Amino acid sequence: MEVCYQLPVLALDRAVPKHVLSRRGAISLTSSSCLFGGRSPRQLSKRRGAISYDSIDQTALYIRMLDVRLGNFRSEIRGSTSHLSGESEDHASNRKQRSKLSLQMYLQCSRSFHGTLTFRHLHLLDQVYYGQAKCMLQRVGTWNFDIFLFDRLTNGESLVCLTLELFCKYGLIELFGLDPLRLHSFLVRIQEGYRSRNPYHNSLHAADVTQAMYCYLQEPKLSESLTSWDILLALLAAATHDLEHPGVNQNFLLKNDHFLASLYQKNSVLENHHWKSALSHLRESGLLSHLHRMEERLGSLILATDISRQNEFLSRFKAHLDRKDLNMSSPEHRQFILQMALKCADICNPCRPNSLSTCWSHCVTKEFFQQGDVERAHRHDVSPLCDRHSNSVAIIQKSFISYVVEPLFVQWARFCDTPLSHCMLGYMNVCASCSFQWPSENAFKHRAAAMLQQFNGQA
Ligand SMILES: Nc1ncnc2c1ncn2[C@@H]1O[C@@H]2COP(=O)(O)O[C@H]2[C@H]1O
Repeated sequence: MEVCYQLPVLALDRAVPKHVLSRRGAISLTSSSCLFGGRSPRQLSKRRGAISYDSIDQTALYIRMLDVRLGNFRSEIRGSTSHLSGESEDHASNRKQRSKLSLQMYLQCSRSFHGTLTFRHLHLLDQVYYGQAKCMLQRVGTWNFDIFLFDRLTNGESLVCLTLELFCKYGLIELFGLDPLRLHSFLVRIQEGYRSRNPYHNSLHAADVTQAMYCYLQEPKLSESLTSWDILLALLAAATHDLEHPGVNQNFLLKNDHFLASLYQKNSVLENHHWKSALSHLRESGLLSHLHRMEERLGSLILATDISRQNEFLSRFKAHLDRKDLNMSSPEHRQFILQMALKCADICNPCRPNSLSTCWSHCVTKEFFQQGDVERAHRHDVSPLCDRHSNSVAIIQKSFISYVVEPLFVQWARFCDTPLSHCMLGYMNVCASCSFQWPSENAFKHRAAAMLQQFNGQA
């Protein structure tokens, strides 16, 4: 079967058959009992606040984060999903509306183009943008791929376009008998499950991680041994690894006794939430209902991105490399390498060319500082790295690279020993030394301690 797709600027809204989904308030229920393993939804679903979850395996049927932002983070909000996702009605409906517009219509509405171009010209512009986005996809496996530009060319649909492209490249649709419309619909839901107003943890970050993952899957050590099944899981995990991220860290949820913290027993709270959200979308879409045993493997990949477990993974990785005993024909070892690859993809932004890494460092700092502002406004202690009055992009980058990124990428280069793995270290060094105003040595030590506290203790 030949599968073609078009860059979905004109959103398809017909992918999920109407009879499959019914929505009650904030919860989506599937009418098909097979999605619940033959058990009735009523038996399984429990509701706590705005979250409904499977009482047996805590898998959310349809999870939406409460608004944990200023003024709302202790309150339960009921109502439409747009409220639950923390977006205002206006913002959510604009966003939905925008995703249905073609680029030409969007541009026509936009102020910057208003009155300067005729409809006919905009149509031409549309073609140019599609052409450029398609052209960029030919170089999707290159490390200097500019995901920010790709996102603009695809009108904010980078995660959907990129992931579809990769599924097609690997022939996963035919290999696993996937329904292309369900796949597209699933990816649109995933993309919309990321909060667009998070400066960093949004669908662009997910697209960036997915693109990085693809580059790592091309590394000979991986490409020569991974199965199509491994590749399918790796791409899915990359695309969903931060799904429904609230824009604050685990520390914040613990300090505020957020119910997600108790739901997941204070362990990898966010990562469990991302995983369970991904499962809920997968189950609702019915995309992989014919494939078994994928849920746990997907979970083990997503849970590995918990940065507070970095040392655990790194020592295991080092031990394998010292003993030279990694055997890529073993499914366990392949899974472990995929975990390491996803961890690298997740924090690879300082290893990108400088023009890209600088953008990422500003995005992540903005998110940290927004959290700090909320904490300050509520007279809570401001979390490490989140105080805009005593931190800067430079301070945060220097600490992050020294204590988190470098140790991981040095070992990754030891394992891969390829031009890409060494080139990433080169870019990382440029990022660490360029254009920032570096703090004094004392200030640096102070911040480094805060960094370690955040990434190791999650106090
Ligand atoms: N450029 C960066 N500077 C500082 N911290 C970062 C950067 N990129 C990623 N991180 C942190 O690394 C963490 C990886 O896991 P999270 O996505 O939960 O949250 C991420 C951020 O807290």
